[in-house]
Amino acid sequence: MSAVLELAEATVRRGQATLIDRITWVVKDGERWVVLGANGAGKTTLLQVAAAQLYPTSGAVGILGELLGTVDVFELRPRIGVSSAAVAERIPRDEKVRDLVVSASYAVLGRWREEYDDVDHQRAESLLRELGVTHLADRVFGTLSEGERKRVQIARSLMTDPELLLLDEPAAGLDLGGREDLVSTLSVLAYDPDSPATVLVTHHVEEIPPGFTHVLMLRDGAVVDAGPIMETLTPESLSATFGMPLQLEHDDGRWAARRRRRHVS
Ligand SMILES: Nc1ncnc2c1ncn2[C@@H]1O[C@H](COP(=O)(O)OP(=O)(O)OP(=O)(O)O)[C@@H](O)[C@H]1O
Repeated sequence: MSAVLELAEATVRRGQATLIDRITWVVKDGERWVVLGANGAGKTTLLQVAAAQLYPTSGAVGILGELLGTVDVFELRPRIGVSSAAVAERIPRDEKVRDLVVSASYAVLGRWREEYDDVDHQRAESLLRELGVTHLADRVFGTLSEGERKRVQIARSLMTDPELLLLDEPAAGLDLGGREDLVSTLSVLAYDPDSPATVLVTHHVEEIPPGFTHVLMLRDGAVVDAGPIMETLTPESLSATFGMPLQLEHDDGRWAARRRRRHVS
């Protein structure tokens, strides 16, 4: 398996603040990673580095075999699918869902064209179907619910057939049913051997889709633990990540956590 993403002692500083601190991390082809951490732990910063949107202040970052800083990021970025709140904010509210998905490959290049080939349209249709939103194809993005927007965004991020897929809090803002539906869809993607190497950022273990293979746990910009999920995600590592005593359950591929109850004598 070759490395899709490789960080060596990567650090990002802004003034006095250290956003991520000497992170060493390797994501290989076929792996599905969860990045877990509290608010402010550095998850979004890490994802921006992985997306070739942010350069480390020190350390080295390799993405898809290219060393960040020595490669034209405008050639690299179309090979990376990104779904995040920051990307969603840039989507025009009056854009039709079908057009939004089909135009993705040109949008990441900062280009636009009026006509697309049949094969582009067929791919967009098939992704909308895979994400369960075919019925929304003729709606405009601005009128969709939060859950519908998340699905359309993921379809769009897959349109370029990326080699690395980055999902920043895909279930944020969804109700319970919406979260469960999305977790199921992401689980299908995770188990699909044709899916790209994937990194999913979340605050909640309940949002980890079955099929995710690895976890990286962050606290104050530094790695608490990282590795295969079944060995690494434990009550101890989770408690260290969130700075409180937590108990953790794993049942039928899903995770659940809550504060450990105090013993009353
Ligand atoms: N430009 C900046 N200057 C100083 N500090 C910053 C800057 N940008 C981000 N930070 C801080 O860096 C830390 C990490 O931010 P980041 O957005 O990566 O965390 P996060 O884990 O994604 O948080 P959340 O879960 O709340 O989205 C936070 O404490 C944030 O306030």
